[in-house]
Amino acid sequence: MIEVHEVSKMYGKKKSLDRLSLSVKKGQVYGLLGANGSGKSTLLKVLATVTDASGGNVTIAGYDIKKQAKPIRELIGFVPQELSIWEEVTVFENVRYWSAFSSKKLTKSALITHLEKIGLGDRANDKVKTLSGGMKRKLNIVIALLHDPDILLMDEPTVGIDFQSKFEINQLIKQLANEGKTIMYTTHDVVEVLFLCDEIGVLKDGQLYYSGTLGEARGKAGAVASDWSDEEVLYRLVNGQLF
Ligand SMILES: Nc1ncnc2c1ncn2[C@@H]1O[C@H](COP(=O)(O)OP(=O)(O)OP(=O)(O)O)[C@@H](O)[C@H]1O
Repeated sequence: MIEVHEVSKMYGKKKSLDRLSLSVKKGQVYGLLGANGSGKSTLLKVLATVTDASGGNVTIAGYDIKKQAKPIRELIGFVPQELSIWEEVTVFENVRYWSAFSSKKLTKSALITHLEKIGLGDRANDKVKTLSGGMKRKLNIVIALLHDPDILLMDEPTVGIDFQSKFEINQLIKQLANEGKTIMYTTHDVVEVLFLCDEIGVLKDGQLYYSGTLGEARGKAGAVASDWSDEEVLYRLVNGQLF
């Protein structure tokens, strides 16, 4: 579903992605991991067509990102790390505003149904500034789901929120995966990786350090890793010190 081939991204002289290649299969939940500054957000922004790569090729569902950005945008929902919501207007006005960009026209009741699914139905008429941090994250996610995309790109969708909201968001991600959506998301949360991801990709200095399952990573590390907890394998993997 997502094919990244030798993609590089320069910001001035800084190489944020360095000839990175990876692929994500249809229906997979793919966790994108790596230390701060390793290039995760940059990759998601390239895939979401928010920024152009400096080199390499990307295809999404067979569409070439350089020539066919429009059909790609219809297929993907992007949840950016920064909240893309307006504090001074209501929850409903936020979803109505964002839904206007979609080719799928949604009625008022369809928009309310979207809010209800994520537990925000009873807050539809409240200003966003009155919501908790977890509720704002949920609103940021629901905006990406309005056009019913096949692919979700989520940049730290659960960062900095309470345990309950995190659990509810993770349940939603699981449900979306069960519906057959392909999901690529970044996180720094070990439990999420173990609970949600079919496969993980680890970036190190803009390159792919590892791609596969956690079990395969443990096997690749050899006998020395057999006593390590999943958390320790993951810690070494994310720090680029497992192999
Ligand atoms: N707009 C920009 N201009 C200049 N440099 C940038 C820009 N965006 C990202 N970078 C640099 O590119 C590198 C990769 O950043 P990126 O945000 O992709 O990392 P990340 O893995 O998502 O980090 P984090 O886990 O902290 O979110 C960093 O060195 C960062 O400083």
